[in-house]
Amino acid sequence: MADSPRVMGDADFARAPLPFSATGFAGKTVLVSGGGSGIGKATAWLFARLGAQVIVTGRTEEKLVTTVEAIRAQGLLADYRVQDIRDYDGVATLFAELYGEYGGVDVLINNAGGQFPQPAIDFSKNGFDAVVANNLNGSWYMMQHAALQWRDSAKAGCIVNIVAVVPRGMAGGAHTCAARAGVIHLSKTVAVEWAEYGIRVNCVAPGVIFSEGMGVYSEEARSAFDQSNPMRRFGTPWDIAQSCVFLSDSSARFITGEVLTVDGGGQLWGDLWMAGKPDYFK
Ligand SMILES: CCCCC/C=C/C(=O)SCCNC(=O)CCNC(=O)[C@H](O)C(C)(C)COP(=O)(O)OP(=O)(O)OC[C@H]1O[C@@H](n2cnc3c(N)ncnc32)[C@H](O)[C@@H]1OP(=O)(O)O
Ligand SMILES: NC(=O)C1=CN([C@@H]2O[C@H](COP(=O)(O)OP(=O)(O)OC[C@H]3O[C@@H](n4cnc5c(N)ncnc54)[C@H](OP(=O)(O)O)[C@@H]3O)[C@@H](O)[C@H]2O)C=CC1
Repeated sequence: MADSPRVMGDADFARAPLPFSATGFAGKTVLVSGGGSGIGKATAWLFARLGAQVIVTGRTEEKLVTTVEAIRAQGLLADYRVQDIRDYDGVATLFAELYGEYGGVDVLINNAGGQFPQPAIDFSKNGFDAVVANNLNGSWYMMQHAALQWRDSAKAGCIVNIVAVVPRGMAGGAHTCAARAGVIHLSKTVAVEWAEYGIRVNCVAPGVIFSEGMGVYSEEARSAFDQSNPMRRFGTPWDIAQSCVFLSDSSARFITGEVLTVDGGGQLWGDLWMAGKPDYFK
């Protein structure tokens, strides 16, 4: 049952928690999937600098080791686990192990994902299935296991799902657009179902962010990405990391089921063609 409401006053405002304080996440464990590169790596760094114990996961051990060593070299707390998010049983084991070792996680940044650019008409069955499995199924496995642990241990929790800007579709990325729309509506639905457990679920939708992930696009397609928003530039992984912290901290304690779009205005103006612009539209 929620506390009775009370009007806040000067004494409350003088003491209310500050977002982004240097020790704001001390004592918290933050799991960042896909934390070995790009947005995930930046997010792991930011939470670690705010005092959290971070755990990064991904499929490639070398990238995770490099990230963890760099963070630890600054005297901060980081660890890693190799885990493919598409492996349901493996994800269950991951959460069980982290419960044993760290008492569970407090925040899940569900960032692992990706796709390849291709016109939808050319998708093979396996290609479509691989992208949906990666971005929809994998994200869900992580969400469900985090929530099960929080419910069963009567602990509050917070999930931030990294998605994409899908309201206008994503030409050259129909598979990932479908999967990300699925994650957004999963999030809105469980934000309601899981409110009774003290679990908040939100999404961050990045626009074009200059990360290692840009390597999957052709030079022709990529060279137009910085003109796909009215700021006429790329965002950085740090821009997304800060949004993740905002949504995970007390700054967002009354926000759930929301999508925070961080795209330099790209949802309002500009053209994005993940597989290059077809002649018909030139
Ligand atoms: C740019 C602005 C908007 C941005 C929106 C989003 C941007 C970003 O996300 S940037 C970050 C991008 N990072 C990544 O995408 C990295 C992660 N991606 C992947 O790991 C893969 O692309 C994957 C998950 C989608 C595929 O993984 P996997 O299951 O390991 O793939 P397989 O090699 O087994 O292939 C399965 C299936 O997919 C076909 N396929 C794979 N790559 C391509 C390709 N480049 N073009 C066409 N088809 C591809 C592959 O051929 C297989 O199908 P079949 O051949 O029919 O068996
Ligand atoms: N950069 C951009 O413009 C945008 C990015 N995004 C999304 O943001 C997220 C981060 O992307 P970004 O940092 O740019 O790109 P990266 O390619 O650098 O990051 C993706 C990370 O996810 C990991 N990963 C991918 N698939 C799996 C899997 N099945 N299991 C575990 N880990 C996996 C990768 O590691 P490994 O391969 O070692 O497993 C990698 O570290 C992705 O979901 C991406 O689609 C959304 C919109 C725009």
